[in-house]
Amino acid sequence: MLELRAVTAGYDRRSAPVVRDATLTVAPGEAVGLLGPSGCGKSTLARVAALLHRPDAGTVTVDGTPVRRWRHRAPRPLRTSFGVVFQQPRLSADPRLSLADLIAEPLRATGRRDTVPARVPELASTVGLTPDLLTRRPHEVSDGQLQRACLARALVLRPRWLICDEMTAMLDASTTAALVTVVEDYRTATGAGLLAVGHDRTLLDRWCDRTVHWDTVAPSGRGTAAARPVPAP
Ligand SMILES: Nc1ncnc2c1ncn2[C@@H]1O[C@H](COP(=O)(O)OP(=O)(O)OP(=O)(O)O)[C@@H](O)[C@H]1O
Repeated sequence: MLELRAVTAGYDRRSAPVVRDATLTVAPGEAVGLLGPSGCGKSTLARVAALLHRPDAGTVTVDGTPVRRWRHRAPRPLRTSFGVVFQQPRLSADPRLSLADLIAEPLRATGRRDTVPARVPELASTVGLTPDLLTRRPHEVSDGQLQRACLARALVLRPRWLICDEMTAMLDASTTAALVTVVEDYRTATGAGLLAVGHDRTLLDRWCDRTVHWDTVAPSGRGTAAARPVPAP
């Protein structure tokens, strides 16, 4: 179980937090959609859930173990149990890497170089990238093709939890359907849990087991305007 309880998070302790008192759970194998207006703090909470952003208060628990370290300080097995896909692939892809190297990045970073020759073509095929695209760099492919590579990168370490932050927001309907199918096939095969952040209620309702609205996740404050500063520790 992935559990976020009373999470408060922001970017500057001197100003109001952007997320206040947010509570959200995702069970293994469950797909949860998170819906809310622009700027309310969904991406910030998604980053907390993916252990990429340390909250100012509250707890994150993964399979009963409270998370105490974040980002690169989190224990590797815990860190690599999360696969994350962001809204804008160009901001999350190193422009110097070919798509093949982009997909292989987590394997190399975790000492699994020997699996690269098998895993990269396998993942490329799963997400619908043809071999000719794998040698190109991000500026030589479309947004949809780059997002396919970013999804492959998120899956390459076989995560138990997937965090998709507006993964399809900038994609057309057919690419959206293709990427959602890849995620769902992966979840069916592995039992991974999913947190999908978005604006599109129709998509989230169709995709997820349940969709929660920001107002129910963080009822005591939405966005910086409604939030109070966190007291200094
Ligand atoms: N790195 C950052 N530094 C400072 N403030 C930030 C940072 N990232 C986001 N914010 C602010 O935090 C607030 C919440 O942003 P966040 O991206 O979490 O919202 P969101 O609900 O995901 O929005 P959207 O749906 O438009 O993507 C916004 O006011 C935003 O300006």
